[in-house]
Amino acid sequence: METASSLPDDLDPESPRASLTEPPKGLSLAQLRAQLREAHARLHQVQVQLQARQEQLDAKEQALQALARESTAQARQHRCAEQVARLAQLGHWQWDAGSDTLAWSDETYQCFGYASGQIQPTLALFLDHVLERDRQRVSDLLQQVLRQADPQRPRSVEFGFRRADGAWRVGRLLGEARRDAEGHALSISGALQDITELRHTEQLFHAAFNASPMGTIVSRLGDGVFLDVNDRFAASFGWSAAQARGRSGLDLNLWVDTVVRDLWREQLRQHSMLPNFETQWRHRSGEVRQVSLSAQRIDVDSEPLVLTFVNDITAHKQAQARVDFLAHHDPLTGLPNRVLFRDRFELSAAWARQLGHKMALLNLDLDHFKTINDTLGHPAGDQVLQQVAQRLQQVAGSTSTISRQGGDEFLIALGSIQDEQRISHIAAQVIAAMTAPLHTGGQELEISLSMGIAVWPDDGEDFDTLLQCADTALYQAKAAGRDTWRFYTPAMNEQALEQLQLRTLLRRALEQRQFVLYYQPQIDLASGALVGVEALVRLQREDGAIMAPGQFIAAAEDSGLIVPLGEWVLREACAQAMRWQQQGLPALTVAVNLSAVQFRRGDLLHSVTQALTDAGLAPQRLELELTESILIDDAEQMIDQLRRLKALGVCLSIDDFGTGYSSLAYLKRLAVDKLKIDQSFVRDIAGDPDDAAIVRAIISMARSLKLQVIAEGVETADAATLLRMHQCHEAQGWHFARPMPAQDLPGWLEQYQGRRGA
Ligand SMILES: Nc1nc2c(ncn2[C@@H]2O[C@@H]3COP(=O)(O)O[C@H]4[C@@H](O)[C@H](n5cnc6c(=O)[nH]c(N)nc65)O[C@@H]4COP(=O)(O)O[C@H]3[C@H]2O)c(=O)[nH]1
Repeated sequence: METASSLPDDLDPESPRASLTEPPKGLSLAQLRAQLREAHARLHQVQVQLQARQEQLDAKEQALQALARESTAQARQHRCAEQVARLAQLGHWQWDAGSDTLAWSDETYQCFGYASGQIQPTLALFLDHVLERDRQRVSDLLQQVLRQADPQRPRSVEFGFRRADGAWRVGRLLGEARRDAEGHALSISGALQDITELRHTEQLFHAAFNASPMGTIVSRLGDGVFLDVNDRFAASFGWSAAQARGRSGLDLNLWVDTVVRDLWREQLRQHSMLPNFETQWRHRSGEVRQVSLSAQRIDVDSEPLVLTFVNDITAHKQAQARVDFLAHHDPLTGLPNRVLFRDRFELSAAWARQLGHKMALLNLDLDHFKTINDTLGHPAGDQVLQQVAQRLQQVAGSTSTISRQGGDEFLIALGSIQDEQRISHIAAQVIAAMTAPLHTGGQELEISLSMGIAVWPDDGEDFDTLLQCADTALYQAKAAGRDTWRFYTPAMNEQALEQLQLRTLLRRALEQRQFVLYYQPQIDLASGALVGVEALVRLQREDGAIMAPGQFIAAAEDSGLIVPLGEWVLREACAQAMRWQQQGLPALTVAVNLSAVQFRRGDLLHSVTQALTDAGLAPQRLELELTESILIDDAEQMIDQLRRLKALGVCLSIDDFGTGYSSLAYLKRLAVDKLKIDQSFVRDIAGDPDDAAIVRAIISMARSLKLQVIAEGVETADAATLLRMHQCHEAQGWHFARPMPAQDLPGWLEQYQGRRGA
């Protein structure tokens, strides 16, 4: 039964009034009212209870939602951390002190080469993987972390370890302890990273850095402070790495010009790469070096750094300067060479044109320089050239450009000539400057030079023409006896042209075998017998005209053509002597003229030997006629050649004796066999008592030296008689016979012998 104090069980809490529509029977109104009041009160209580329960439910709901939100965020964070750990290959590990258990993250497993969860990690297993040499250090680190009171300071150690697959790696371990209120470690957790690649890259960088053949610097762009320098830098600039680190190029006083440094740094700020920036740096000792900087900006940890390669190009620059110098100067004397001289000349000419002035080009050539070179050797020759260059500079250096063209040729350009007398004045000074003897290799040398002068613009407007004119004038100065100068004249040009034509003619004549030999008999005065012939060269022109040697020998000597021509004469003369011998003519000596040029430029010994061998002629049948000038050249080498020739067995005679200065000492030294009295004394011997006296003196001197003596240019019977009376051995001249072609000799001999017999 229901009591008024209790509500019906089916009372609908949502709609209590509806549940009470039927009033219970047998109740007074008051009771009913009381019951209703009570019901209301209970209802109210239920409502309060319900509301309270609702509030409780709401609070729970909110807490649950917050919890859910929190765990979602945590899950996200965890996922994020996992992703970061995976990307960074950063393993996590945790050791719990209470249970002494170790937990690894997936990355830690991977790091050691295991699949996640493949093994149960323990500290012993972990240490087992560590390289033995590093094991103690890792162990120490863990101990330190355990004891370390400062939790803010995680500890780390780098160590080598072996992966499950046996590969050796480098790892970095970090650890941090969690402690209870008393400071006892509850657990250690930390990170593990495989830094093998990083270390590898670092090692490579350091190896490259230190092995770089160039000084290499890592510096901060901001303040220019050096973070590191390699050994090469230290070697090049005298600052050790320890001294350079932490200091800037400015602190080290490297930059010779700090403005250039500012410029370089400014450019580096604008460009990430700055190759081959050439400047000057100072060595610690103060010595200035030329350097080429190649810089590259590198941004590490967002701090702009600069990697600079320093190439010491001092030697290269010096070599380049030397090359530039050599391209424009003569290395022996340091004077401008032809290229630079021409440039300067043209510049001066442009200037002179503006001012209406003249210029002069002086072409200089040392006299007999070849003899100096041949006798004293090239080093002495070089010293002579250097001293000559110095003298030229002293005399004309301040007002002119001097150049060595090569060999013993020098050029002087005189600018701004207003008075042509000045040219002669300087020319005279230059000649005079050579009069004082030079000293080389302990020897005193007399030298002289010849000079040709051309005036601009009178003789030529351009450099080449002017040089040609000066060359022609030089040739004339030499022809005039050397040690002098000549101004160019148009007439000289004609002569020069003739010379050129003559040289061409000679060259062609040699090629086309237009040279012929004439032979002039030589008579033994005592017996009147033919004892020899002198071979005299002629040029038979295409039109049949015969050119005498006087017209071309000098040109052949100047051009050097005398060497091949002389060889031909030797061969032909020997061959002809042999032919006559074979024809049954009496044994004859054939005399051949030799030029000094043949001694200097040719290989005479070889030519003579070859000519004798080819012809099969006995050396005693060949006589070599030397001019006194050959002896005056006084070269040891010349004397040596003569000795060797003499040793072959050939006869040596001195031609034109009496006109030169050959000393008796030489005659003895050279073991000459014969003297040939010059025809200038012989021709008038019958009419001129002086000539007769000279001839007598030469004959008696020759006889007392036991030399043979022959007179040339014997034109008359009287002369022949006188010579015979003075006991001259032999004679040659028109009185006996003129020079004749080889084929005429047998006929002449027949007639001559007939005349003698008659
Ligand atoms: N007035 C006059 N003259 C006479 C008389 N007897 C000979 N002569 C000339 O005198 C010259 C003698 O020759 P040389 O003194 O060696 O002088 C030679 C010699 O120095 C040179 N020569 C000739 N042939 C050669 C050669 O093959 N080689 C070299 N290097 N020089 C040569 O040319 C020079 C001139 O030769 P050529 O014109 O042939 O002139 C020859 C000859 O023709 C005479 O009675 N009266």
